[in-house]
Amino acid sequence: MNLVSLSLPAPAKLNLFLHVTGRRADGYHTLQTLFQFLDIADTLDFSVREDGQVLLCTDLPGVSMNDNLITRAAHLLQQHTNTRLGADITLHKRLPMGGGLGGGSSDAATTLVGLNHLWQTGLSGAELAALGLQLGADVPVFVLGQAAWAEGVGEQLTPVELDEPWYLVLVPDCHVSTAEIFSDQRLTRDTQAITLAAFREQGGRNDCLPVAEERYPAIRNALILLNNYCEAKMTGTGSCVFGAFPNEREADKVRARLPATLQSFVAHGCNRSPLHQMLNKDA
Ligand SMILES: C[C@](O)(CO)[C@H](O)COP(=O)(O)OP(=O)(O)OC[C@H]1O[C@@H](n2ccc(N)nc2=O)[C@H](O)[C@@H]1O
Ligand SMILES: Nc1ncnc2c1ncn2[C@@H]1O[C@H](COP(=O)(O)OP(=O)(O)OP(=O)(O)O)[C@@H](O)[C@H]1O
Repeated sequence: MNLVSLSLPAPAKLNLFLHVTGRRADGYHTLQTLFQFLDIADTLDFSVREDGQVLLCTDLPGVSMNDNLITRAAHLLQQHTNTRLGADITLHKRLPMGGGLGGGSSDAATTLVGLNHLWQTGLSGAELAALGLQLGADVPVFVLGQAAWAEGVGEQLTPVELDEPWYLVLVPDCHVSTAEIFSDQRLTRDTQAITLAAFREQGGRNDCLPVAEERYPAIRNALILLNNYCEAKMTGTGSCVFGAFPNEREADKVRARLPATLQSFVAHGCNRSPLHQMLNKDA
């Protein structure tokens, strides 16, 4: 029997480090980063429509329907496969926007993977990742669904197995635009490329952090606060700041000491994306 509806997670990611190694002629930056997923996610509900329309039934403040990465992903897949099918899509947004957790990119990836399933359009993971890259540099890793070492603009992915700690994530009260950080004059763009082995030995840093904390005092304050308890890092171009703990209890203990006015959450790091965990369970 053909499936007519599906409910799927669109999880968050963390960049465990982020080196900016250069800038391409088209203005995009070349990076080295390590992606790991979190078990916190938006949820997307999909129902097939026979009339070919794509309707996003949820309004996202500040994002028009046509700009929403979910609608754009659905239209891209339709155009690429010439399917006559459409979909009603409902988004349950949980991930903070402009937080460096990749929520928009993850929504786009879940749309590509979910509709490819429902519409039976039969694209491979590699084909979906290539389509996703047209929507954003972070989309391919969410399509792949495996923690990965990334190069290029984030699309050259090598799957890796990492420790899976619990993370305490602080959500500073500011919305960071990725383009704004990458276009800042002060961003250093010449970090020497390293190997995964070198990262495992010496660690890495986030080259976007000095610019982000200069522009947003709320990020600096969150880093100072979390550094009292663990090594605090920033994901992507910010704003979220995170630290790793060996278990949920330790992370919760620190969270309980934070000011109540600061938004935060505890989540488990996972090498397999919750999206792929769910799809494989149902397979
Ligand atoms: C910083 C990261 O989150 C690390 O994972 C990603 O590289 C950002 O990926 P993303 O949010 O999917 O970004 P995109 O939507 O592709 O790009 C937003 C804007 O950021 C800048 N940008 C982004 C990625 C990149 N490697 N170099 C860039 O210069 C470009 O000006 C681009 O117009
Ligand atoms: N479905 C969506 N969910 C969130 N943001 C969306 C979506 N569609 C479009 N956007 C736009 O994308 C911008 C970035 O949102 P997102 O939540 O992905 O930020 P982010 O976590 O900082 O991403 P990244 O780490 O990939 O830069 C939003 O400010 C919004 O304008």
